[in-house]
Formats: sequence, structure tokens, C-alpha cells
Amino acid sequence: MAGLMTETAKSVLNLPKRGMPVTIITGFLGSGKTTLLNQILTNKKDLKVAVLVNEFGDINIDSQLLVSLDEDMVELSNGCICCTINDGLVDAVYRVLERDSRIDYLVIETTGIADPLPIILTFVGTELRELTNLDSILTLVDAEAFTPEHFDSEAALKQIYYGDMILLNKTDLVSAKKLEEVEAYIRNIKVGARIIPTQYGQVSLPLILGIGMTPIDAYTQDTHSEHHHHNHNHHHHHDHEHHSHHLENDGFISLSFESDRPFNVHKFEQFLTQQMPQNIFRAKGILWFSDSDLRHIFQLSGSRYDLNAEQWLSSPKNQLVFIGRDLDTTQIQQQLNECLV
Ligand SMILES: Nc1nc2c(ncn2[C@@H]2O[C@H](COP(=O)(O)OP(=O)(O)OP(=O)(O)O)[C@@H](O)[C@H]2O)c(=O)[nH]1
Repeated sequence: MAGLMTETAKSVLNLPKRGMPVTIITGFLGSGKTTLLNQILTNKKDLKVAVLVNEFGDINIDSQLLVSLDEDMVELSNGCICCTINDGLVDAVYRVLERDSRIDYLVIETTGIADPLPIILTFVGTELRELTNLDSILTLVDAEAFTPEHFDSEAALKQIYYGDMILLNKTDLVSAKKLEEVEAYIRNIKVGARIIPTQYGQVSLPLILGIGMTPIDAYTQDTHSEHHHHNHNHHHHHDHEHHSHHLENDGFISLSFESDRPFNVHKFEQFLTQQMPQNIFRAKGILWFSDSDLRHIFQLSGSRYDLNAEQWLSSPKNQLVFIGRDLDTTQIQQQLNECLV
């Protein structure tokens, strides 16, 4: 009898994880998606959470900044979201579903310039609909940086429009008046929006996980026309070098820089303050300075940047990603090379 029970338990474990709840975290560049994901991973208690991260740059910085990089972590290939939709996303979800280990929940972080709709439709309009249960789309909005021009980005608007829950983040950086204005603006884009003001993505998990807020039936009705749209764009496939040609990216391009040599800290500071072009909107990286034994986490979002020192977890090197519009990538590359020791 004991043997039979073991076999039964084993076969149950081997079944695909049917109905696995999925939460999608979206929001514009630098709005706080990775910060929220880290809050979830820190506070999840014994919930087994798998994570998929999709980044726009060619180097995966985010996955290196997550608090628990254990075997539950699956990385999506970097690059543009339309390529990801066509292959990477479905495959990555299957890899999670097929794992032997228990997984209770899947959280996906999109790139900051992703239109969430194709991702939503991948969950409700393919075989994933049978296997997963799309729970909600959480949209981070940077309360300080957001303006009615929404960064001249269609994606930024769609992220709010398709968000089932808006986390109005970075409230520590704005006045009550500005907060009210942004809230009013969001409600204008999305009538009846549910908005939670947050700082550093801090929110009680029952308010954002397992809330069943995605109106799946409403999406299933337009699945067909959207699939047509995606097939039409299929020729972009594997065109990772040429982001600027993708309409989906609203003109943003990324530049990656890697080096096995350290930076001179003064030269790098000079680059930041005097050379770096204004049209860089977002940068992040793991930096190695010749006069320090620590790794420095570099974050730039809009006009703010900071550097945090931590212990190295691997051998030191420089890894940086810049995202902006109309960037002279050759010049930036050269300026960064000149900062090396
Ligand atoms: N002052 C303040 N800073 C915040 C808050 N939330 C996040 N940040 C900072 O904003 C920067 C960007 O945060 P991330 O979580 O990396 O943003 P993201 O949305 O993942 O960015 P992308 O990777 O570009 O899509 C980091 O330096 C964070 O520490 C907040 O509520 N207040």
C-alpha cells in the first residue's frame, strides 16, 4: 500500500502544473518592476514562485539583481517582445510547467517598453490558456517621472490601459498635489482604474497576487485579429541587433557595454556628468572600479542616478546597459572605453 501511494504521488507530481496562476508585471523603463519583484520574492514566505524576466538590453542585468537566484528562476532571452512572443515566452512557460519541483505561482517581468497586450493574448489565446490561469496585470507607474506626454511612448499608455492594478510608485519623490494629478491622469486613461500608491513597490502580497482580476473573456473575443497582427510582424524574428526598426519600441534603442577591465572612477563620473547624452533615458549596470574591492550597482532613471556598493558574487567585470532614443552608440562606446584603466 505504501508503495502504491508513493507511485500515485509521483504521477501527480509529474502532471503539468495545470491552472498555474500567472501575474505579469509591466510598467515603463525604471518605474520599479524589478524592485517590486524583489519585494515579492522577499515576502513570499513558503510560496514557490517562478520568475521570467525579459529585458530589452542584450545583457541581463535584472536577473543578477534579484534577491533569490535559485533554481526557480528561469530567464527569458533578451530582446524585443514581439520576437519573444513568437517563441521564447511560450517555451519558457513550458519549461516552468514541466519542472519536477513544486511551483505555486509564476511572475513575469516585461521590458519597460513592452506593449502588454501580445503577452496577455499569448496566455489567453494559445494552449497556455488551458495550462495557466492569468491572474492579473500589475502596472508600475513612476509618480515622479510620469507626465501627460507619457514619454512619447504608445507602450507607456497601453501599460496603463491594460493594467488590472496600477501601482503608483515612487510616491516618496512627489508632493501630494503631483500625486493627485497623476492619479487623475491615470483615471482618465482607464476609467475605474484600481490604483495603489507605493514606495519601492512595498505592498501587501494578498493585494496583488491571487486577485483574479484579468478579464480573460473580454480578451478572448479579439484574439483572432491580434494573432493576425503578430504573424504579419514575424519577419522581425531574430533581428535583435536592430531594435530601432521596431515600431513596438517607440524609437528606443539599447546599447550594451562589457569589459574585463575596471573603470577609473573619476573618468566614469566625468562621463556621467559631462559626456553622457541627455537622450539616455535609462541605464543600469554592475560596475567595477579600479580603486574598490566592491561591485557597484548603477541605476539611472531619468535625471536620477545612484551607485550602491555590494560584495562581488563572481569575478569582477563591467556590465552596462543604456536605453534611449537617437543614441550615437559608437561614440558612447568609445567614451566608455576611455574610462577604462
Ligand atoms: N525613490 C524611489 N526610488 C525607487 C522606488 N522604486 C524603485 N526605485 C528606484 O528606481 C530605480 C529603477 O527601479 P527598477 O525596479 O530597476 O525599475 P524597472 O521598472 O525594473 O526598470 P527597467 O529594468 O528599466 O524596466 C532603482 O534605482 C530603484 O531603486 C521608489 O518607490 N522610490
